[in-house]
Amino acid sequence: MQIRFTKMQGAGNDFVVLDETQGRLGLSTAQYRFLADRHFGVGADQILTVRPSPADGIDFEYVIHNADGGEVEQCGNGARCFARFVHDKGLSGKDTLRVQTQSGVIAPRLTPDGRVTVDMGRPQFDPAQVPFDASGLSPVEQGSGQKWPLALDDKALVATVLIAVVSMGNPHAVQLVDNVDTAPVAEAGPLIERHARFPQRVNAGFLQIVDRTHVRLRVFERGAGETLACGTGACAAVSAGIRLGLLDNEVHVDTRGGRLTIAWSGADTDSVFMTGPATTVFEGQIDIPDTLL
Ligand SMILES: N[C@@H](CCC[C@H](N)C(=O)O)C(=O)O
Repeated sequence: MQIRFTKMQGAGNDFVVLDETQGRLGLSTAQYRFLADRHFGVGADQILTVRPSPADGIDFEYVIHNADGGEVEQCGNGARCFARFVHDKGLSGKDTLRVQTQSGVIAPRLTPDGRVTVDMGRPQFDPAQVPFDASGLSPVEQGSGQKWPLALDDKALVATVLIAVVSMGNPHAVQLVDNVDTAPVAEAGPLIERHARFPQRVNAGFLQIVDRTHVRLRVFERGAGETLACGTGACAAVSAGIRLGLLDNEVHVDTRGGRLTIAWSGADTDSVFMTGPATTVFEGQIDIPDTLL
């Protein structure tokens, strides 16, 4: 089967974008994995699929697959690329979209400076919502937030780290580090991602606070490994930092692939807003082996 695709990136988090507005491609998990493969396929951290409106008042459905082929609930950098894609392809003339994801409706808006701002919905800190199995653990209370002890025990690393757990529709574990450049992302990331206390696995964030309006962040993503940026990871890290009393309500997040700006009032009822770039890299077509069905 031959399919057309668009390669996009947002702060270096890269995507293969597929247009299913005229009909489903019906790809298998192995075929998504093939598209994401950097040696045999196109190469991407996630595959994003644009589908028609599933309901009144909703413009599109947005489906996300990680590089490992698994379907997931949410992707922030992808949401900005999604909005840029439907605008540039003439699929919608609206500046603000309402987009259905597996974890709810998000609202991306193209801004006059060429960036995209997304209403990412509300962060959730209740361990059961993440989900995080907190049984038998006592949290460290700080500000109006909590940090949970997580024991890592592996040949490569034995340590207990303190994590804030957050759901942005998808699960995040955020730990404070002195310096992201020397943080053990490659060693601790996979252990946290697959820790038994996270039954749906987790995205592991490493947050360095520079000052109350400026942080640096690296994220070892569930199903993709470390990426150059993670939009939901930035929303989770900043909202956790605000709850812990460490950050102001608008924060610049420097990732290895670029800067995101995250704003949240701190009220449980309010959405987190993420602003950042979204760029088309190239378009193409590729033969997907049917043997991967
Ligand atoms: N890169 C994304 C997040 C993609 C999904 C994530 N790996 C998960 O499994 O939850 C972002 O920008 O938010």
